[in-house]
Amino acid sequence: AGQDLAADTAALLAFRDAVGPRLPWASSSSSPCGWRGVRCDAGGGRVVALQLPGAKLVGRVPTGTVGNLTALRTLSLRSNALSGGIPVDIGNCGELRALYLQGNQLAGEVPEGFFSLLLLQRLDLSRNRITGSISPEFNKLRRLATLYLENNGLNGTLPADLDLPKLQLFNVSNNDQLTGAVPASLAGKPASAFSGTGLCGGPLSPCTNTSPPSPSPSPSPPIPPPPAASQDSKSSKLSGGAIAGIAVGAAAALLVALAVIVLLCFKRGRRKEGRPADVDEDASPVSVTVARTDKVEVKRSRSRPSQQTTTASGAKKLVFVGGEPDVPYDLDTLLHASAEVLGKGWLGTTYRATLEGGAAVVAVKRLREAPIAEREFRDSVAELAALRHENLAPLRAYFYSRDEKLLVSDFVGAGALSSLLHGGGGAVRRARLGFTSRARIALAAARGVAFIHGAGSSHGNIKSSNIVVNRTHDGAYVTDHGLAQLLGAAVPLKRVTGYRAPEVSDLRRASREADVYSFGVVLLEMLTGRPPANAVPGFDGVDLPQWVRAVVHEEWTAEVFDASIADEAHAEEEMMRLLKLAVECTEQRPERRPTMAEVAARIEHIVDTVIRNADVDDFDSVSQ
Ligand SMILES: Nc1ncnc2c1ncn2[C@@H]1O[C@H](COP(=O)(O)OP(=O)(O)OP(=O)(O)O)[C@@H](O)[C@H]1O
Repeated sequence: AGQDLAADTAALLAFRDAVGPRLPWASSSSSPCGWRGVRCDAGGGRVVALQLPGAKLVGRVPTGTVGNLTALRTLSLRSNALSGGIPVDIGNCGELRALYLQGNQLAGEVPEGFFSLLLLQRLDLSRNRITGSISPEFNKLRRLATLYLENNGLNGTLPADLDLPKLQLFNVSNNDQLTGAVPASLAGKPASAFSGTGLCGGPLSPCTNTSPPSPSPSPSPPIPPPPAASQDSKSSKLSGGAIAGIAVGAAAALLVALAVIVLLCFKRGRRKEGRPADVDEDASPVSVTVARTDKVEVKRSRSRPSQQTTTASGAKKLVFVGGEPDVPYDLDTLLHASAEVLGKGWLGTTYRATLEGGAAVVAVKRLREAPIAEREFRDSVAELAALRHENLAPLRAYFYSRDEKLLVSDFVGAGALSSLLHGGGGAVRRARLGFTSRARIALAAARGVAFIHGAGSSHGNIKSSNIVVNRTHDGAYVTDHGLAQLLGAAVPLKRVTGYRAPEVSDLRRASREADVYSFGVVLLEMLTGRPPANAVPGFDGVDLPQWVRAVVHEEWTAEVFDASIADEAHAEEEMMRLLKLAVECTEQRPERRPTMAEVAARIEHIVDTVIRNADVDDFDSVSQ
């Protein structure tokens, strides 16, 4: 074994000389087992893992380097600047279980030797410049569970008889020269796994030509349209530059009057003048009749915070909870405000409304129809409004009528966490959120939820679209707490997404433990950059807790991180800690999950450490 370790050491040093001149490996030390990124077996006899993500490796990996580390089980060189081909002698590493080379500039074809890696379970070659076709030899890799080949220059057809019995995660998207039919064994994979290719069939549109596709380059069929968003999901049609607005023409007719309020979409910032402004062509007009059967008070309410929801004449009015705002407004002002749709969820639709005269910018949530008595509604809202915390969006007012229920909160922050992570949030663009930002946002949200729990309530609907990130991307506000319980009966359970804890069968009774589970899913989402199942239209999502657990079990944990934080070497240890916490939060058994207070305390510790380490050079400071 001594001889083998010496050979491993020599191979590592040759590797360093070729591509990693900055690697802090001391050639003088007799054993490489303590070197950064190097792990040996228990007896210290052989090198079993080489993990150097984002380690500024540059250039071609020559043969006689990693190819000589014949006891390697894990090799991760992802997120570097490696170029040239995949070393042809990689096939010597017959013990390899996990191979991560994504995010480099590796070119050329997958070498033949690859197909002797019979124990390989995880293979990620995505985001390189790999060419050639996908060989039928892949069928030899019977244990392969992950095969990521997206964003390369692969061409030709997929082998029709491709059949990998263990395959769970697969992606060949954005290889625009791939043509032909999706093999039968992959027909159940999501369409997104094949987008940006010329493939057809399976989850894509059917192939028009049933004859075997010709290997010569042919014009690619158009990219299939993304799956249609369900009616209640956030529609991207409402986003882009299109701005919707609420405007109301209250028209009282005869006697006990019926007031008709029309909500129309119009361009953001465009001031209403006398009548609803012109409808922008790209903003779908929404015309909603509010409170047909209720009289609407359009004069400013002078009532102090009260439980009066009607005026002397019996008309409905806006009720402020916790005191009137500095510049008071009434329902009329609210409904005449220029507004844009922020999103549409299963609890209702939320608008951002800028009140005339700049009195305030508020978020107005039109709740979905739910059979709820006024008294119950009023009492619940008063309870929700009483919860004030710097990490909760403050609820200011409500409107209740039989047909229409509105909740008004201060408009806060720079956009939902979901939009910053995945895009698709209208004016809110996907943002570059580093790990420190993510950890701080998580901390703020955890504190908000812990506060709700401390007050004896639960949130009931924790997800990344209900966490609004502040403008400096280092804090957050939790929104929509308690609404799931308020409206839960009206929502079919199957509509609730991958955030729901397994034991929750009645949304009105979502427990604190269930909140912790949902929060854990949000943490996983922040760390992996992946939305959970059914959470974001256009993304298929995965069962995040299940996926991450499989990953942790197989000891390739570092590979789950979102590409945009994975390179932050100085924070890897803290990322691992946050991941571990997320996994604990998503325990199947509720009693095994930590409390929200503990979650907040542990994230606080992670944030402190990562901030302390951030000052130090991100590469040389990594502790092993
Ligand atoms: N007070 C607020 N300030 C700023 N943005 C807010 C506020 N309240 C909600 N939002 C944002 O408005 C968007 C739409 O919210 P909404 O709650 O209607 O939809 P959702 O969260 O997708 O679904 P659900 O109805 O299940 O909560 C969200 O992205 C949310 O971040």
